[in-house]
Amino acid sequence: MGEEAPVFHVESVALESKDCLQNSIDIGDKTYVISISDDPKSSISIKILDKLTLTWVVPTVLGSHPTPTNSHVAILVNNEKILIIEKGVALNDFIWFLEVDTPFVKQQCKIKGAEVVAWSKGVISEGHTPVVISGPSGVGKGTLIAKLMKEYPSKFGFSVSHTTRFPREKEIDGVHYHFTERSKMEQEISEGKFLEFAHVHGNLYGTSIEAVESVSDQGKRCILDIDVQGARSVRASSLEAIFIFVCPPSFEELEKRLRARGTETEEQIQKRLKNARAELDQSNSPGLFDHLLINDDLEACYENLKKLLCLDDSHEDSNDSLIKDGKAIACYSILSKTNSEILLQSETNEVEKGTASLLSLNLSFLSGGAPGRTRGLKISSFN
Ligand SMILES: Nc1nc2c(ncn2[C@@H]2O[C@H](COP(=O)(O)OP(=O)(O)O)[C@@H](O)[C@H]2O)c(=O)[nH]1
Ligand SMILES: Nc1ncnc2c1ncn2[C@@H]1O[C@H](COP(=O)(O)OP(=O)(O)O)[C@@H](O)[C@H]1O
Repeated sequence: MGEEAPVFHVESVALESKDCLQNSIDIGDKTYVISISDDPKSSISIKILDKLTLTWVVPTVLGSHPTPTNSHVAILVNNEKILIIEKGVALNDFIWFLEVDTPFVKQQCKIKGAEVVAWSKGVISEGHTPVVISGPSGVGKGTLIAKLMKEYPSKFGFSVSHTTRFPREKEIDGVHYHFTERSKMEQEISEGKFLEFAHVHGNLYGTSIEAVESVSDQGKRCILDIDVQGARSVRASSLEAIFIFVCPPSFEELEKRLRARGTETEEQIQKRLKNARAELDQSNSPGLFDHLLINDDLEACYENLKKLLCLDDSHEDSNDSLIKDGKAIACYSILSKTNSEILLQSETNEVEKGTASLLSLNLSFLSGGAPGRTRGLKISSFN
């Protein structure tokens, strides 16, 4: 006696799922051929067939691509993007989108004058709203952030910026900053890898998209220590964030702290103090900062920062339990698709810890996308 099949509403159109090393998906007059090889040395290749002229185009592929694997399924989400479900990879790495006609791809096509497609990794966890902290040099931003990271190591992650300035004595490359050459950084900026960048105190500083996304991937709240120009750029970007400006109790105290830190030459101190006046003026720009914090007594200021960040609120994302053991191996095929929901069925009989026999993927709340991650994936599991 066979088991009764579950009843799902399947939309009659666009259920075009293929399961092999090479997938082809039709969108309008084009066929996108995606070949993912399990040879780690060979990369994922995309080819586009123009069905009207019967010519092949190899597009420029942007973004970090999925882990090579020997099996995957591809399905059309809408005319802008293709969903790729990888098999045999970790649960926190199995959902990918190949963007073929999103606003970002259209813009890149114009800039590059060529056919462009872009990868974006799907992220189940919503993460938490990032926190942008700005304020003049020497006000105590680094000190406050260090206290927060020390007290809540699993809640917060620091967005490690790139900079062309020289490292200070105790600074570690990749921890405090990615110390880099100007030409290399400018090249990466032109490749669209940066969320924002600014010239500060004579050097180039910038937040890479990867710096922010990698913190969110760990389910942590991202903290950005960036200047006022950077805060303005982030405000204008698609990244939702809380913006906090840290003020000194007085200009004299700021100068005292900057000198006492002993990390700058006199010339650099003068430059920082001059810029501090402009930054303090801009802290009141309408709509820029959500909160101003005065760092007079360090402990009192830190307590106020914690209040702003609602650190007593222990709300947990409902998706979090599903990705807690994100290393469990995913092996799902597509069971059905409607406009907003895709049902995935596990191919393994033994349901591994952290996986479920059926997953429902809700695509109604997608946000972000290339050049960063695709967020807002709601996932429910059924065993
Ligand atoms: N726009 C932008 N500013 C940054 C970034 N990283 C650091 N900054 C800012 O650059 C300024 C100088 O930083 P730093 O050289 O570490 O000196 P400090 O502020 O005196 O400790 C500070 O205002 C930082 O907030 C970044 O990625 N983007
Ligand atoms: N509330 C405070 N009172 C006195 N000194 C402080 C206070 N906050 C920070 N400092 C000191 O001021 C100096 C500058 O702080 P830092 O965190 O490096 O500033 P920023 O990251 O904003 O440039 C450091 O030596 C730090 O120990």
